[in-house]
Amino acid sequence: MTMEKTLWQQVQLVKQKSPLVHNITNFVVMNNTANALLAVGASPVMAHARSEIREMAHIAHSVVINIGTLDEYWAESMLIAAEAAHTMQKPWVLDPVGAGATSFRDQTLQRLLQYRPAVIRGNASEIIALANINTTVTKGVDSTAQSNEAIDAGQILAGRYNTIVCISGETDIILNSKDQFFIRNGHPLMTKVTGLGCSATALIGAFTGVAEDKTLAVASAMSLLGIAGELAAKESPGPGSLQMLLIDKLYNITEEEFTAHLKIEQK
Ligand SMILES: Nc1ncnc2c1ncn2[C@@H]1O[C@H](COP(=O)(O)OP(=O)(O)O)[C@@H](O)[C@H]1O
Ligand SMILES: Cc1ncsc1CCOP(=O)(O)O
Ligand SMILES: [Mg+2]
Repeated sequence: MTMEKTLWQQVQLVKQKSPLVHNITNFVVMNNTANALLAVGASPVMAHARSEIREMAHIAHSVVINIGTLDEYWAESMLIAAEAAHTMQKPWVLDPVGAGATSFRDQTLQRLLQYRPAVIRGNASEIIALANINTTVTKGVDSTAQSNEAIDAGQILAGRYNTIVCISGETDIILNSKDQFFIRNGHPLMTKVTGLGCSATALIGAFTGVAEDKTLAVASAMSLLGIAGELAAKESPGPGSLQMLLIDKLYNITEEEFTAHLKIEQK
């Protein structure tokens, strides 16, 4: 089967199975990540109260943990969720928003990583910071590096935590200890809409919640977001319209559009 067909099948699988994705995410992006999940056919729930985390993780297909607006209460909630997912052998996805910016973020990330996420998705600065804690200068939540500059860091993380790493940017790079995928879709205007990295992580949660091959699931989620962003950007005079049209395109993209625009290379 062609790569296009394989990845499109995963898009269809998410629609068929409508996985419940349990998100502990940040205040900035809760609404647009929930809408991105609904648009691809998944079912989002945002829940961070300590009293309900284990039960919610229990019924979910996957758990997404995003430290964007971290605080002391939420950090403990995230640790409970990661531990629960790990114990239940359920895929959980880590978005290390702002890694390297503060020691609170870095220390919390180190504690979370002991529960072995199935996937880590961050921009290049975050992936570099996560691999070499305390040595990198970072700029809040936006990247100051290109994704290919973070490949070594990604390999370190993949080996150290036996996980899949997705480095987003102009080229999205997905790697595990054996394979590397390079996806050259997307549009620069996507960096002017907040929460698209977080949406990428949430979509990865949905796709890994239903797919057998988790690396292909990540490749499929990132291809879908990149192509939808690219097509939506063509119709968008600015970031406001892009945010809206991207959700529409995630919802109504056709197999023909997906296949014609996919730019993926495997190494
Ligand atoms: N320069 C770019 N050109 C094309 N697509 C991009 C570019 N930068 C980011 N993207 C896309 O935007 C989405 C969010 O990635 P990114 O901006 O790296 O995440 P974050 O918001 O966490 O920093 C991804 O789908 C990525 O492919
Ligand atoms: C601006 C901001 N501040 C804390 S979380 C957040 C959103 C980051 O979203 P993304 O990394 O997807 O752009
Ligand atoms: Mg981000």
